[in-house]
Amino acid sequence: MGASHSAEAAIIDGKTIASTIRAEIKGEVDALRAKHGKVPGLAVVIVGDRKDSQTYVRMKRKACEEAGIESFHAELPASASEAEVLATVRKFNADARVHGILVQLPLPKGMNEERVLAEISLEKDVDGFHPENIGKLAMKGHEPLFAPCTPKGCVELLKRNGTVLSGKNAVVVGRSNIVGMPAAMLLMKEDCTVTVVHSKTRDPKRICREADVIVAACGSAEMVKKDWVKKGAVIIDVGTNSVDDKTKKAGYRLVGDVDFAEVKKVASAITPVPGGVGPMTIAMLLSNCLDSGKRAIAKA
Ligand SMILES: Nc1nc(=O)c2c([nH]1)NC[C@@H]1CN(c3ccc(C(=O)N[C@@H](CCC(=O)O)C(=O)O)cc3)C=[N+]21
Ligand SMILES: [Mg+2]
Repeated sequence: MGASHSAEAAIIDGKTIASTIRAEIKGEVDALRAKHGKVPGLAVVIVGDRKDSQTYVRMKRKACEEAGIESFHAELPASASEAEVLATVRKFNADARVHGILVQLPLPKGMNEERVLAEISLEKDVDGFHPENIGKLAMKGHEPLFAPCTPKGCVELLKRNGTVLSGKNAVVVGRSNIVGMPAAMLLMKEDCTVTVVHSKTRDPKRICREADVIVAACGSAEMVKKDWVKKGAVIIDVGTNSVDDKTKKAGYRLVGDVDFAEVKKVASAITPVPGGVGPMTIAMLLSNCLDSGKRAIAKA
């Protein structure tokens, strides 16, 4: 061995891993079609005309199509009433061809997201946001019907990277209902020792420095710095922050919640943004739809 030379982190290629998973799902959808003449169906409800929401929804529909999952679509104007959104959800609850319902978040201001999400029937809650699914995620000896897609994608990336989780210190940065909190629950189910760092945490850097695994989901561009990270730690970056960049055609570029260029010098493995967790979120949505479709089609 010569002079101490530390290699840069391995890049965990979420895009490639997600496309492998999507191909596996397609195989199972083909098998369902051959055996039962039925395929899983996903309904996406979008309210309003946010550009980012429309992009995500387009990606989800395309992913469904490629996997052979039937996709249904309801688009309501931003001026729609909550009652109209609830009625749309109920329509899909009653439609036997639909095995998963996703209401794209965020909903327009003034709409009660909790009430809308709670209307989705438990068996079709492929986002895993229903309070009963979240509750079961938090309980030992219980399994939710569906785990939320982004946190599930994070754990799947760690597993497919070969990261052993049992007994490891995992720090989750952020405590949102859709990522941070359920990610903490899932990592606990993997026997990690989990700490959640949030906006009121004193000295988050000191806590992150103890982590073997960091899941960064604080929604703040490049907040996790090199001196927050222990040498050899594995970093999962959930952030998708757009920052102005006039050199890009779109006028912006995506950056994560981690200072990628610096952190990769000390981490052993790290997910990029884009091309990390994002594509896995969609792959896990298809996986949840497939599970739901299998359950319903086997029963019919
Ligand atoms: N009910 C609901 N369920 C969701 O799962 C949900 C939602 N609402 N609202 C918005 C967030 C965001 N989200 C993403 C999905 C894919 C990428 C993704 O594939 N991103 C690409 C880049 C895409 C680009 O270039 O813009 C990547 O990271 O490589 C990102 C973000 C799902 N969400
Ligand atoms: Mg968060």
